[in-house]
Amino acid sequence: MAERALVPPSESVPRLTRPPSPAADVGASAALSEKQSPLLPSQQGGVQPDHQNEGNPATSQGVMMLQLLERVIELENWKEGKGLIVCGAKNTFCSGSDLNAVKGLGTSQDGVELCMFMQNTLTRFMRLPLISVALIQGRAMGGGAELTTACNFRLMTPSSEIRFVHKEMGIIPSWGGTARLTEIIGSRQTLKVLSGALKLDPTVALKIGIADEILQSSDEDQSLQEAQRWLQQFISGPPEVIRALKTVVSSGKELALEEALETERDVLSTLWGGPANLQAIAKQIKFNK
Ligand SMILES: CCCC(=O)SCCNC(=O)CCNC(=O)[C@H](O)C(C)(C)COP(=O)(O)OP(=O)(O)OC[C@H]1O[C@@H](n2cnc3c(N)ncnc32)[C@H](O)[C@@H]1OP(=O)(O)O
Repeated sequence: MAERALVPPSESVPRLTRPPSPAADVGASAALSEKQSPLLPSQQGGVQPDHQNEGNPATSQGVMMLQLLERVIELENWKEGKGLIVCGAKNTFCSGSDLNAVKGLGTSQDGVELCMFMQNTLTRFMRLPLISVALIQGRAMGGGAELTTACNFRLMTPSSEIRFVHKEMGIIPSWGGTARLTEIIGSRQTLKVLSGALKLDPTVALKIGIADEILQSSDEDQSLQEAQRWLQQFISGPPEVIRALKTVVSSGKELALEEALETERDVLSTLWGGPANLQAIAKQIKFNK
């Protein structure tokens, strides 16, 4: 029982393996795109359900989840990308699972299938070689709160709130959210946040370390601009370098030390003596400016 609880079924989440040939991943990097690609999985309008499914909440939720997976696959194929911002619509980041759809998914098997699908999608998202930011405007509830933890960073507006409401629903965060939150804020804080179903306003969220920054504005457009400026400081530079950094940080987090070190060597070999490296050496950059 303990082992089953701690070790997810192997088919649910792909294992992170060392990239066989990292060079192939940065092939199209000359485009130097600094574009951020918003992903909009909000329950309240970010990803619109297919019109054929209107009136059937369970099917509409399934369509939205498939759309989320499709966006992740698009991002996996975005070879010159460096960063992205995930935001919602209509001033709600994401209010989680569709409560109407959940009524039609009442068996334990339904819950596990949903959980495996979302664990898989969000793990693939988390492993993208892109620096990701969750821009939390308004509320991030339930599965929406879990989604924020799949991003590298979380920015909140003054009026936003994160809440893992799962306990109140008689469940636990199981879209990978418990594992990721523990990694972000540690097990003691995670236990408090989940068992208290705490409302995390920006001040509390910053204090416990789930939020990285509180933005100035709660306005939808202005806070997006602030988030873009915030992200820019981490993604300026050649895509192959930024993507390589994200790749080695992911492997450092997920792999055993030997494998992580091997990944660092492999990834370095794609950069050392490459254009960005040679250019920097030629310029004789000084870092004490
Ligand atoms: C399996 C993973 C775990 C989960 O994700 S379980 C779901 C957890 N999420 C929730 O419990 C959120 C429940 N919703 C709320 O607390 C509030 O609606 C929320 C998000 C704070 C927004 O509050 P307000 O700004 O006052 O807006 P409101 O309540 O009037 O909502 C606007 C319309 O949206 C609907 N809505 C919001 N969240 C929903 C949801 N998760 N599933 C289904 N419908 C949802 C809400 O019913 C309302 O619809 P309508 O306009 O009355 O037709």
